[in-house]
Amino acid sequence: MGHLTIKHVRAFVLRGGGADYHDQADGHWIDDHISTPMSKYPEYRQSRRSFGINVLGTLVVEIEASDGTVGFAVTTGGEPAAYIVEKHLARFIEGARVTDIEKIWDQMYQSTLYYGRKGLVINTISGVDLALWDLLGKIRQEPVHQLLGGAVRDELQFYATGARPDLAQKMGFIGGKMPLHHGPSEGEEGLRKNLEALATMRERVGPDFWLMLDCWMSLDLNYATKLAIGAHEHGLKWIEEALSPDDYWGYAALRNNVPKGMLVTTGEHEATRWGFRMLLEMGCCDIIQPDVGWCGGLTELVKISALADAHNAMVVPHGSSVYSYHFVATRHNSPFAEFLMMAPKADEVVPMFHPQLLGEPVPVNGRMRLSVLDKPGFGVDLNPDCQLHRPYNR
Ligand SMILES: C[C@H](O)[C@H](O)[C@@H](O)[C@@H](O)C(=O)O
Ligand SMILES: [Mg+2]
Repeated sequence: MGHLTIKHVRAFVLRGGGADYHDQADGHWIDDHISTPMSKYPEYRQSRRSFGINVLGTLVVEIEASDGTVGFAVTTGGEPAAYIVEKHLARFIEGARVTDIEKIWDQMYQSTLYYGRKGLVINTISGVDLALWDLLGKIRQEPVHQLLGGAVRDELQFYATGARPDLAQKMGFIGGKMPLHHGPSEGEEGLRKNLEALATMRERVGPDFWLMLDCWMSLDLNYATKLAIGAHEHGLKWIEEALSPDDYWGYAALRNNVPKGMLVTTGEHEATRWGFRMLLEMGCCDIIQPDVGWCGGLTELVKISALADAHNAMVVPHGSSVYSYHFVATRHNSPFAEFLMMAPKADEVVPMFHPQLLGEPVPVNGRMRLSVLDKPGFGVDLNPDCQLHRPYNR
């Protein structure tokens, strides 16, 4: 098996939900007046799609071995990511052995250093890396969690992200993370509305259910501090991604400002072990939240997780479906996982990357037995009904 080589890598694009889960129709909770760095512009305040949160679409990476086995993965990246795969990264993948995952990663990263390092290029490298792990698992007929060294728990527990933590509580989730709706540009009135929404939800869920706020990079240090202080009486468990991903200094200050016992979390838009080293060594947060489809892939997330472990930090990956479930199952410092409620009213559990992954597992009563993940690779197949388009066919 070790001499099996990679014959083809192919990059496709898909639109409409899936890995680019912000790509939803009107009326979805995930695009309903959520506070963002663009909210200072009133014309871009109501809808994140209006400023292009869904402009990229989904990248599908397919990798075919010399024995015909195909591994694949999906992430956010669309056509520009497909270009990078076909025109640049393919040279490091085709002809390599299926076990050359570390070497391929290093060559992809070092060769794109002059224009990559974060964002789209690292999303693209992540997509290739996840497809390589899926391929190896399918060749070895092992689930990825076993390739990683095996599970440390036989059940995963999830908190739910969405507009309805009260419904998530009834569905068995361990907590509910709500999007923040108003940012600094809406002044004291907006701050009051944010706190009223939290107070109402606390009333509905009772005193013990975890409630968190996701601020999606939209605040400044003073506003985030005031929000945290005001939210403390409503038992806010953590304030998430309050500041720009580049404001390491602001996060370190916020962590000192928040009331004792409140957690500061961030990281979904951070990339590579070097980015997370900055967050950890500057004491920016209590929990890092890398997205395995955006931070460099599984090969990089394992390195990031070890770094976090040395800093006694938890790693709770940003929701990325099966790609994070197999990882979380194997890490003692990842005690729970995120599940993004992708039903438009956040009132039912649907697969996170729907409709792209056949066999995509979902939490049942907020939990997932490890046995559900005991299929080769990441245990999912590409939905053949999805209209794949290969923009840079070679
Ligand atoms: C709910 C948030 O605004 C984002 O849409 C969400 O994708 C992300 O921040 C998360 O943590 O799930
Ligand atoms: Mg978030």
